[in-house]
Parts: sequence; C-alpha cells; structure tokens
Amino acid sequence: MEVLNVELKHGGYSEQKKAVQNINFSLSKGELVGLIGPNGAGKSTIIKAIFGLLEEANGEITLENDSKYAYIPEQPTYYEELTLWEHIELVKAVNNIGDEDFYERADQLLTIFRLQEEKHHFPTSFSKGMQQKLMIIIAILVKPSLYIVDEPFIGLDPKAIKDFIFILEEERKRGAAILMSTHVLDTAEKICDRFLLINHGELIASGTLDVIQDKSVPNGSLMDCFYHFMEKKL
Ligand SMILES: Nc1ncnc2c1ncn2[C@@H]1O[C@H](COP(=O)(O)OP(=O)(O)OP(=O)(O)O)[C@@H](O)[C@H]1O
Repeated sequence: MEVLNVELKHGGYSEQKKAVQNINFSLSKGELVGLIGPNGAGKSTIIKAIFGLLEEANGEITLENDSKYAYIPEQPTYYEELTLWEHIELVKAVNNIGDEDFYERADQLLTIFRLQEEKHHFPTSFSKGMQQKLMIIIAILVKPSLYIVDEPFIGLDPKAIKDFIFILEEERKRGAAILMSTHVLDTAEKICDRFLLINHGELIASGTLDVIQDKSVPNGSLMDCFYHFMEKKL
C-alpha cells in the first residue's frame, strides 16, 4: 500500500529555471528509500515539493488518507524560549496525542539519546548533534506514517546513529515509510530497501541495489554506482 506518491512534472524557485523535473516515485508502508545525489542535484527541492513549500511546482503529491508525516531536518529548528521537555509537551498538545504511554516513550527516548540530564535545558545551549537528537525524538513521538529525513548521519555520534537506525527499523515494522536523503552511501547501502538517484534535477536511476548495479557497475557498491552515473553525466 502506498503511503506517498510523487508525480512532479517540474519544480523550482522561479518560472525561468526549473530545479527538478520528471520526478515520479512512491513509497509503500514499511519501506526505507534513499534519496541520493550530489550537491545541488535537487534532493532538498524534492522534499520541499512534497511539503508544498516550493515557489514553482507542477505535478501531484498524494499522501495516504489521514496519515501523519514527520520531517527531520538537517538543520535543527526549535523554539529558543522552550526547554527540551517543553518541546515534547508541545508536540503532544499540537498533535493531540492522547497515548497513555506518551511520557514513558518520551523518557525512554531521552535515555536512549542520553539527554536525560538536559531535559529541562534550552536547546540553544545544545551542540548541533544534541539539537538533531531533539528533532529525532519529537518526530518519533508523533508516530507518523511517513518520515522524511534529511541527512541524519552528519552530526550524530556513532552511538546515536546506531540507535537511530535501530529505532527506524522498529518504526518500519510498525508500518512507517521513510524517505531519507543522505550522502553517507555506505550506511545508505546497508539500511535502504531502494534508492532514488538524482542528478541535475532528474531521476537518473531507481530501484534496489541489484537493479542499480545492473544499470551501472555489476556487483559494485552504491558508491561505485554513484560514481558511474556522475561520470556518465559530466
Ligand atoms: N532557495 C533557492 N533559490 C534558488 N535556487 C535554489 C534554491 N535552493 C536551491 N536552489 C537550486 O536548486 C538546485 C537544486 O538544489 P537542492 O538544494 O535541491 O540540491 P540538493 O540535492 O539538496 O543539494 P545538497 O546535497 O547540497 O543539499 C540547485 O541548482 C540550487 O542552486
């Protein structure tokens, strides 16, 4: 069953210049799909199009009925005047989450990500990695059907990356679909079911690693395949 369907004819930041075109893909329940491509390829533009935040867009984005989505941005955004715990309270109120185990889950996540001692501190005093963890925690608490995650692996320490990957696995078992943009190809290769390779604003290859290898470097790593496509396009 599809959680997200993207049929983007073109999109960009002005009428004259299209940043992305002919981007068609969908995400099924429980799938983790990697959005891969070099700097400036159009990954963030596609994410903006999904959220309806693009100045110029032509196409159709369909989200499964009544499904909640959560965005984990690369650059953390937070309220300076709220503590970590107040952010958690805000997520509960805004999303009308009545789960009895909400606070228990929140506490578990604070323990996993080693933020218990900072529970009542303001995120302005946090490191970038700690702020990223706050973004991750509040996204998970929403129990979304769809996660859109922008470069989670730069900034998080190795333990946090391991814990985050484990939690994503659990979320997938619950049925959540995940679209993840990343440059960390060795990790993407290990955890993603499928890949969408973007270059110069177009979807140049998509599918499982096997399918991508068949079109580029047989038995190659995702990195080998990526280089192959980049060289071909230059
Ligand atoms: N706010 C903006 N205004 C005008 N053009 C933009 C804007 N943001 C991005 N672009 C252009 O759109 C194209 C795609 O950029 P995008 O940010 O989607 O790339 P990306 O794949 O996310 O890159 P990165 O890996 O560096 O994050 C680029 O040519 C970029 O210059």
